[in-house]
Amino acid sequence: MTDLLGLEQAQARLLALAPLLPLESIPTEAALGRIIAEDIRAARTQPAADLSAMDGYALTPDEGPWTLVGESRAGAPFPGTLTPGECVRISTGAIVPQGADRVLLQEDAVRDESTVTATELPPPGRHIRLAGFDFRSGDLLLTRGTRITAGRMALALAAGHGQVTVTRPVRVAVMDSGDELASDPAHCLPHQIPASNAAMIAALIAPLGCEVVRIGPVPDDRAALAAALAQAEASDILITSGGASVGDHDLIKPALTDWGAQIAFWKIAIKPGKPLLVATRGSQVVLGLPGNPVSSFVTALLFALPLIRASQGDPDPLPKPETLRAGEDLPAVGPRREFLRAVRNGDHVRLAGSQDSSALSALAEADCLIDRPAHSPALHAGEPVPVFKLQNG
Ligand SMILES: Nc1nc2c(c(=O)[nH]1)N[C@H]1C(S)=C(S)[C@@H](COP(=O)(O)OP(=O)(O)OC[C@H]3O[C@@H](n4cnc5c(N)ncnc54)[C@H](O)[C@@H]3O)O[C@H]1N2
Ligand code: MOO
Repeated sequence: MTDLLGLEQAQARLLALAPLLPLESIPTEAALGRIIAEDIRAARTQPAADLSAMDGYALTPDEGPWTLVGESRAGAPFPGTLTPGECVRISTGAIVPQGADRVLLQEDAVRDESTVTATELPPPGRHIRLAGFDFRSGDLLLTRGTRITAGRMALALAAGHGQVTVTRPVRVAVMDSGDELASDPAHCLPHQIPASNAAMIAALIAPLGCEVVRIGPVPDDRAALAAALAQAEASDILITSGGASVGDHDLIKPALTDWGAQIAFWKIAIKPGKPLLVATRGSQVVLGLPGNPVSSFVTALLFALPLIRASQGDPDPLPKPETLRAGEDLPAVGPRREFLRAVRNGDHVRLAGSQDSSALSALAEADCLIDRPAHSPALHAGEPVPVFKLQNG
């Protein structure tokens, strides 16, 4: 087992192959989940002027009373300059007129026709958002490689950017293969199993916003696999599941070679997920995931998602573990690093059902994976363990 690649080595080798995608300019409003390919600097200052943070009265720096001389509304500023002893009605978001230096909260004001007095005198600057306090023109707001969230979308728009430059969507083909796979789960004979891996992988990668093409299920047959692979011609990344092991009918490796792909590496020292296969065909990257559904899931999480993130320009694409405490004793680990399906409860994690790599019931229950290093001894309940959250799970 020592000759098999370890997780980090395998991830590094895979990520080094991540395809470089062309850039495109798209409306900022359509950029949710996309990764920006250029730094975004403010093209304007926000707020562009001193604005009121409250509804009330903009006051000159006196003790009052003040004479009401007009109104400043959001979108319709007071045009003049206040002279001592004057005030204007002001609404939240409206420009504070020249001559005013504070805002009296409406609740603290007594108004008698055009005279305003304060029950509580506001200090200078009260309830005023100064021009540029959020950002100033030229400020660096979002760095290249940042994923657009709802808040970042709003920031880019507020900073004057109606368009952003991003990598074009990653085209991912997801294919499952195996003679035993039934495409209709409602019509599955005893020698069959419903095909569930490709749907699961497509669901795992969906939040990353790639263009997904589903292929298969494809029978274990070189000609059928060749025809299926032809459907992946235009993809940047091909993810296969099944047929990656050593059986007589595990044909993914030879089929990929027939297709013109070069095998980069095969088999890694993790459990589940040993028969992971990585190949390239020109700039295309092929990720051959093992067929056991939990093996497919775990390797998708540890390899497929990081590969897609890296292709999108994410500079930090790998999942990050957090440290929790074992909720029960955990057994010693063999030569392959193990990723145990587990359920989090506060800062403790307990194992979810069967740890067999075909057990979907345990996978469905799990919300995290406990990371157990190869050759580690048994561990007692309460000891710290690294855990990967199933953020897309
Ligand atoms: N002699 C050896 N046998 C096996 C080894 C080994 O090293 N030596 N490795 C085992 C490990 S570890 C794994 S993981 C599996 C993976 O093998 P394959 O990638 O070739 O997967 P298949 O044989 O095609 O399928 C395994 C299992 O998963 C089911 N499956 C496959 N595809 C789907 C799908 N799309 N949806 C649902 N279920 C699927 C399939 O029916 C099998 O039950 O190999 C071990 N064997
Ligand atoms: O790697 Mo296999 O995934 O142990 O079942």
